Amino acid sequence: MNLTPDEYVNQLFQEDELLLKVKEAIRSNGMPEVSVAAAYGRLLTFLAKTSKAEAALEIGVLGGYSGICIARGLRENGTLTSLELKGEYAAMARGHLEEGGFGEKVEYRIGPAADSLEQLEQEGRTFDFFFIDADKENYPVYLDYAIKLARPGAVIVGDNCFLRGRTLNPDKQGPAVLAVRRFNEQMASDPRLVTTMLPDYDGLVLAWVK
Ligand SMILES: C[S@@+](CC[C@H](N)C(=O)[O-])C[C@H]1O[C@@H](n2cnc3c(N)ncnc32)[C@H](O)[C@@H]1O
Repeated sequence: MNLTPDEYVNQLFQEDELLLKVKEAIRSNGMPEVSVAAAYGRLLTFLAKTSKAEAALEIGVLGGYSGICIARGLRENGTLTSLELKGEYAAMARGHLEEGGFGEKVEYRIGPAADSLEQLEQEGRTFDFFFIDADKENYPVYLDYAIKLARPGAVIVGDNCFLRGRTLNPDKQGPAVLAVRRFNEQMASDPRLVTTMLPDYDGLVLAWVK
């Protein structure tokens, strides 16, 4: 019987022990099992590596899966700033990132990400890599901040741009769907960005800031 493309890819590139441990910790603690898809996690590492990212920002941390993937691609002196609403999730992620040897590289800011982004702007912080993966209603807000805080040549990645098909269904008009459609449209048309969208899994949108 044929493997699905997803099965084939996951067989070729198996998740290592640490990433499997993150998923198991999420499961056993009853947290939502919504870490980035394994292939997109590898893509985060790939993009951080090839863009030579040195100051990454992640919005939405959960158990640390995407944080590990990004940290693995950072330059030698690179740092990751991770924004998360829930202190207990950030604490779990911190443990996993420490286990991966990235403890010194990561700063966590707990609370609503929009507040942390405002704070980062006030502090004059800038970044060259963004991963947007938190509450969907605020995606347009997160994109505005990402563009404001971006260094020229920065990469912006947004996950779940299909919302399990809801974005594609014109009958769906809830606040998260409307916000993600706005986010996707801005990503696609903003003249400051060069953008593409990957249709696998739950959709991933990638932009390069001019
Ligand atoms: C999809 S999960 C993140 C998964 C993570 N990026 C990964 O792939 O490993 C979304 C996360 O966003 C967090 N979150 C939800 N609303 C938020 C907000 N307003 N500000 C910051 N984080 C938020 C949730 O607590 C959850 O941990």
